Amino acid sequence: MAPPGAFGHLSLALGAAVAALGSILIIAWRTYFPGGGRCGARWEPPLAAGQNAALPLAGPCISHSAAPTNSSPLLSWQLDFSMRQVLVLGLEGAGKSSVLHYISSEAAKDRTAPTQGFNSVQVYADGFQIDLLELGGSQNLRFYWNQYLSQAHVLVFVVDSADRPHLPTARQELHWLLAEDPRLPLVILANKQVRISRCLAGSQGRAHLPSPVSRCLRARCCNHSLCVEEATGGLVSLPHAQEMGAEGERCFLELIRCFPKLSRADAEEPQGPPALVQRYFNAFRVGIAEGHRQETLGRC
Ligand SMILES: Nc1nc2c(ncn2[C@@H]2O[C@H](COP(=O)(O)OP(=O)(O)OP(=O)(O)O)[C@@H](O)[C@H]2O)c(=O)[nH]1
Ligand SMILES: [Mg+2]
Repeated sequence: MAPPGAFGHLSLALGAAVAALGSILIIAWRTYFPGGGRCGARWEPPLAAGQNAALPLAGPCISHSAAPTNSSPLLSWQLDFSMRQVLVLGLEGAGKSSVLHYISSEAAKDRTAPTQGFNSVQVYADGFQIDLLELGGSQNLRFYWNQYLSQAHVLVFVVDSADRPHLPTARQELHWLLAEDPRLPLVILANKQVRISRCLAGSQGRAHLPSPVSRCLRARCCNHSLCVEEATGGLVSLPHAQEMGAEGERCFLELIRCFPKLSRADAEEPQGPPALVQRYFNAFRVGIAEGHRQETLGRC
């Protein structure tokens, strides 16, 4: 039998280890999901080229929802309408970080570094919490995208509308994501349109662009079940992520608030989300086809 002194040292050491582990977990949790204020954000530090930050574990996203543990993710989400987990994806340089930055700081940022891992932003508005998680869009990070789909309530797919050569790749990546989760509500942000319209002559060019944000606002999407889709075809147009403006931001958050409720609540309906997603999907196809028709795009 070991002397009591040895037990004393052992339990002291164990206690210290448990306390240290607990502190680390709490610090990690608070860092990833900081509370308080209108916004919380976790920005990765600028990294040296080629250095990869660890992606967040899938765990914190799901445990962050106020869901009962014995129900399915879909059911638990339906019980909690006060928060949304939004996955923000898109090819590298599409403008994901810029959108997040605007939403979290209400200020434009001239330059953003490529995301080597992830960025997350929490927005609180009217008792509503929206968690946005951006995963970097470079090819090596796209490999991990699908692992985050099951925790997301909405997928926001950001497209660089002016990057014509990469539109087919963007579409293919989106198709793969939708094939993995056909019910996932989808918002496509057609970003960088200012760059397109600068290259096109006046109204002729603008006629081809997706519906403007103002149209979405006029539709007051949260009050009518299908008006989001009717008004915008699922394609939300942000003229410029860096100049999103209060209107654009409000529209975006409104969409996030109402959109998944419409789709996921009807998840079992045969004409529900899959049909809707198909329409968004088609809208994206049309958007891309129009991009191809605009020969001037190639000179942007
Ligand atoms: N002209 C223009 N430039 C933009 C717009 N949005 C973002 N940018 C610029 O495009 C570049 C890439 O933007 P990011 O927000 O870093 O793109 P990202 O999608 O986060 O890219 P990754 O993190 O690499 O996946 C930055 O230099 C931005 O300043 C826009 O609407 N118009
Ligand atoms: Mg980024």
